[in-house]
Amino acid sequence: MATPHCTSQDFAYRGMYIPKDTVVVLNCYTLHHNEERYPDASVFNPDRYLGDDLSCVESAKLANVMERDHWTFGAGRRICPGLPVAERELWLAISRLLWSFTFHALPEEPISLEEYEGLSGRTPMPFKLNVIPRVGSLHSILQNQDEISLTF
Ligand code: HEM
Repeated sequence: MATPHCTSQDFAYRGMYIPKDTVVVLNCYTLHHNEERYPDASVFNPDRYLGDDLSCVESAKLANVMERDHWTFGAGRRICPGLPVAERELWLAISRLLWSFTFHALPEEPISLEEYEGLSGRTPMPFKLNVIPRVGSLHSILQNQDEISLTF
């Protein structure tokens, strides 16, 4: 779920009357489990974004909101203003982790995406991973890493 908001006046939306002081929440869970947009929505499948060349920031500006990549950062005029920073930070962190390590589930403790914790922002339940450096000299490579140059 996105962050709850409160209506400041009475209004009607698609024939539904919504009085002042009603709590309204963008239901990201339902949007992200719409099988028409995300077939096998519960399956972790990054390949579903192959061919989508827009950044998350660009996608959030699409006139047709149903063409957006996802709604993790909310929608409308209260959309997360930290989106451009968060998108870059996530890219840096995840790409560096994947460059540095391989990640393996433990056979005796399979990862479950069925259960989550948290209220508005939800995360999978804690799980264990076997994380293996891709090269033996990884520690010294990371220690000597210069500034990273970014092109967006
Ligand atoms: C993965 C990282 C992040 C996620 C998933 C995220 C998600 C969200 C969501 C869902 C909202 C509510 C949007 C809505 O109500 O429609 C929000 C609001 C907000 N976020 Fe983020 N956010 C992230 C990172 C950041 C960062 C890095 C900053 C600041 C540098 C930031 C600052 C804010 C602020 C100030 C709001 C309130 C905006 C308002 O109510 O007008 N967020 N964020």
